[in-house]
Amino acid sequence: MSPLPTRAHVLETLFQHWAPIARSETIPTIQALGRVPVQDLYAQVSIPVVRAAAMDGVAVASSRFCAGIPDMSHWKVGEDFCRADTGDDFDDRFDAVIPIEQVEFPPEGGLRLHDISSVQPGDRVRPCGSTIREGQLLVPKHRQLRPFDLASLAMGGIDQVEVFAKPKVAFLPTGSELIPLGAAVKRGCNIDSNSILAYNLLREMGAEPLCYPIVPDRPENVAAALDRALEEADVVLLNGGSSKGEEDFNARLLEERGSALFHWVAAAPGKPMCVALIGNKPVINLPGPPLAVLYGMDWCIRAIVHRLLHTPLPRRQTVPATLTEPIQAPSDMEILCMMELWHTPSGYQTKQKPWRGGSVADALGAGAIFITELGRGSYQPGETLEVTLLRGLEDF
Ligand SMILES: Nc1nc2c(c(=O)[nH]1)N[C@H]1C(S)=C(S)[C@@H](COP(=O)(O)OP(=O)(O)OC[C@H]3O[C@@H](n4cnc5c(N)ncnc54)[C@H](O)[C@@H]3O)O[C@H]1N2
Ligand code: MOO
Repeated sequence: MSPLPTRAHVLETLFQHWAPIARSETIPTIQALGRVPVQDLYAQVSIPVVRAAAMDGVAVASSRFCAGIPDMSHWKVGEDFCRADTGDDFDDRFDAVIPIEQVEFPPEGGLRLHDISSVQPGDRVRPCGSTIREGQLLVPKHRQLRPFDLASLAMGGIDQVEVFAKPKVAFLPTGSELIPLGAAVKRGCNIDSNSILAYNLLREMGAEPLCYPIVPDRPENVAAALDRALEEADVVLLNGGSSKGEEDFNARLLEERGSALFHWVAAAPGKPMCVALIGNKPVINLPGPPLAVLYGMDWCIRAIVHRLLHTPLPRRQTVPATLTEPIQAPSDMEILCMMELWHTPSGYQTKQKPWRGGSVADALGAGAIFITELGRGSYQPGETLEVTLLRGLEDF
């Protein structure tokens, strides 16, 4: 039997066959946190427009200080000087600011200065465009917007930004055994927790999740739900029914509707995954088990969403950790291992949470993951593994 396609090969092939059509929208700058601009963004204004005081003080004409500090006992506010505080614009007759700490206002009138020997043009004055200059590049395109970027856009007078629309990703839970969260759990039922997982992972990725009601395992119901999702979404995730059971016809449905590029991949949990294109939309049949959804969302759907958003895949923090118990995995698969991680005086230690036969809920609580290398089935205690954190380091 020929080896199953790897995650890298699946993505490479999908990206060769799929021509992503990214939609864009224009939104108020204040709401653009985390969004991705379509174009480079340049300042539309200069600030200060002319100039501004750089300190609280009095603005004066430096020309009157050419021969040193003049007699200022008769100086009048508004004529010979004016008050100008940090950030203030001031009259064009003046071109320098003297800090208020060095100025006295004697009761008999005029000004007296101390601890100052000269006043030069531009002293303590911020020139035009020193806060922001018209035409200055503020944020390059395709860079996710942070609060700081939004402030710099606002400073540059940009009140609307064209960003890539959040990719709409439909999630269709299929399975007659499924019940929605909140319904009474009876024998043979399983709670549709994958919708909760997918909804929140998609939001974290910057996508707009469209969660559909549970579809019973009947081909005509699944086909109808798929048609609707294809109309409404950019990417469709059909969950469950991917393997060899009586009701596992979802992969076949994808083959009938479009071109299925792959069914079965060298990545588990979730190896019966089916990756298809229907009318240039990626449609993925994610296997039903929750850890298969977690893994498939992580390596495949995240890559698709970032392709639509024109952003690189975020890199997660990793730490080296010493393995304390063996990992036994098939060598022809990239296995997602849910890891326990803890800190000791000699460094981080790690062990795999049981993956077949263990509690799924316990696995979902893992603080880190490790993906086995193709061609390497087992890992021995004492080996150092680079594990990827699913929580902040402060939690370990
Ligand atoms: N005879 C064989 N059996 C299985 C094989 C195989 O090769 N031969 N493959 C196994 C592998 S590997 C996987 S992975 C699963 C794939 O299962 P399906 O995609 O067909 O999924 P279902 O049968 O619909 O469900 C499996 C399991 O997951 C639960 N599930 C489904 N949807 C949800 C949801 N939305 N929320 C929570 N849990 C969900 C479902 O209730 C089942 O317990 O097949 C193996 N079997
Ligand atoms: O891919 Mo399945 O989860 O290997 O059991």
